[in-house]
Amino acid sequence: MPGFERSPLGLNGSSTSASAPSSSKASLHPFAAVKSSISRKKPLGLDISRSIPKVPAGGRADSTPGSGGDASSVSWYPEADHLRHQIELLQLSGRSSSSSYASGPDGPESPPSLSPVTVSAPGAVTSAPSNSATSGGGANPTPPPRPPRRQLTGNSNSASTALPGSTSTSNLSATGSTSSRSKKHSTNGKKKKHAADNDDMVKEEDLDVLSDLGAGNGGTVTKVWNKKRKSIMAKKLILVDAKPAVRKQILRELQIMNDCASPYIVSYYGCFPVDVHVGIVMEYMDLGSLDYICRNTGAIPIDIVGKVAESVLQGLVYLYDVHRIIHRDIKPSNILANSQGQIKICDFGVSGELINSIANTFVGTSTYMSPERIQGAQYTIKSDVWSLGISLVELAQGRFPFADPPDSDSESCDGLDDDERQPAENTFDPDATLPLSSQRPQLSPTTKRHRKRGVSLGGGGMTMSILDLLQHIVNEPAPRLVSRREQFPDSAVLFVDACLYKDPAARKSPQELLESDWIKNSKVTQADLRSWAEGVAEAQKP
Ligand SMILES: Nc1ncnc2c1ncn2[C@@H]1O[C@H](COP(=O)(O)OP(=O)(O)OP(=O)(O)O)[C@@H](O)[C@H]1O
Repeated sequence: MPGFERSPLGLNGSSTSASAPSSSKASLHPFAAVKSSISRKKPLGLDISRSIPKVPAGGRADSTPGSGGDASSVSWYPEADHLRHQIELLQLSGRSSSSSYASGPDGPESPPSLSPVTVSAPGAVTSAPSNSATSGGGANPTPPPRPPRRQLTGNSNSASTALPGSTSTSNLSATGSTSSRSKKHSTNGKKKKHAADNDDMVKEEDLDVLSDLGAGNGGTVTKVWNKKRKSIMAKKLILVDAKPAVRKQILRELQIMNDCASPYIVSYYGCFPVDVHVGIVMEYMDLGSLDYICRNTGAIPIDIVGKVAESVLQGLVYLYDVHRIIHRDIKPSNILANSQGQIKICDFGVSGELINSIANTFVGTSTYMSPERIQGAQYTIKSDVWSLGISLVELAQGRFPFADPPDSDSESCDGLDDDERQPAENTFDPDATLPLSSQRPQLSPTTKRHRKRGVSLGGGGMTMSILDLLQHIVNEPAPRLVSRREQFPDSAVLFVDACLYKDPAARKSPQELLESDWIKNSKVTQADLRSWAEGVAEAQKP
């Protein structure tokens, strides 16, 4: 969008947390690399990458006309430079290679120490989830034996992760800080190489492609049969524009995922180079992503959404407490489910070199991005909490909170165009999640024929660009879990409110949210989750 080049966003929202330039959210996870996260189901158009403010250290990002700041003190530079700068700041290039360890729960000043954590999943299930590749495509797989965890040594603290349904407990040690992890990368090169060459890691030649599972902005995902392990897995191919040496480094960094063992994280089985791509093999989740489920079966029952919230929070806490990783891309398409009723997150930020390699091709942004991130503040785990809040509203309402109502032409959670929608949606509540102040009558109605895809805040066939949306996220009250069609429990409404405070300091942390009434008083058992999942599986049958 050339018109936006070198011009500020002009966002002057209420968040006061912007304190440092930040890396682009969208490029900071290993799987969804190139364009990252304007999802294929989300509006296209804005290249925010070219309009991110360069903020002096400690300064605010909102010194733009209309914000009360000094516009002349803010310069603007392209996203690629911005990312490089950020990567330097985060010590991600060269000396240090891990991407997501720099920010604490409330910002970069948080202590890097690692607290031992024991993770146990609620509601035991009969098979170990990390091995839960389920049948599909006519095959009858046995769960793949999980490769033994690579033991990281050194100054690590240990954490034990009890997998539900598994009699064994896998002990895993993780490094406690960016620097210690980085040091390992530089000093333990031989060990890493050995790990990469380890027979336990899945190799490309072991895999036969069964079918396509989906495609994101950064790559394609296929369902594969692992001949050696006799099980189904998922393979993601990411286009990486980098020299072979750098690609090797990326692969080494991605091995970090092999250390992740949580019932709330999609298991990782290996990675390898494929021409100009990096292939990542992971656990196959047979129901697919929650956005896929939502598109197929409509809104998810609010009690199940509560379990989704709990699973995502447990996953975030695990990633942060054990591995010092901030996810950075929470959204329904990165939350996967299987027919055992397990819900897990994938696509978290790991590889700094991968971030480096994709920086030049980054062109997107995410509609799940928090106000402070839009304003250029440092990414923290609270930004993940915002994204979770938006995702929960979307899943419970069956539509993206900022999406067009059915009488317009952009997409909601069901992904259907107007003429594809069923009459049942006539009862659609056009702006239930949005405050009245969010209605924007000044936006010109446009005809369907000429209108580009966008998002509507107020209904009435008005669309807004991504830029408008980002301004809305920053300047207007956050969506709420309210609807004229359905009465959601107060505890759920309060939970979502706590996720969507504009000020990240007021927003609750994952740990605090896990203690909330909605989560603690949930009556949903693992058996309930499984029967919901079975219903979804049934609905997905052709
Ligand atoms: N491990 C998996 N098991 C089963 N299906 C998967 C798995 N990983 C991804 N998928 C499916 O593939 C689709 C594409 O995933 P991908 O991560 O490439 O993109 P995305 O997350 O949808 O979008 P974006 O690139 O914007 O992040 C997902 O929406 C999901 O339905």
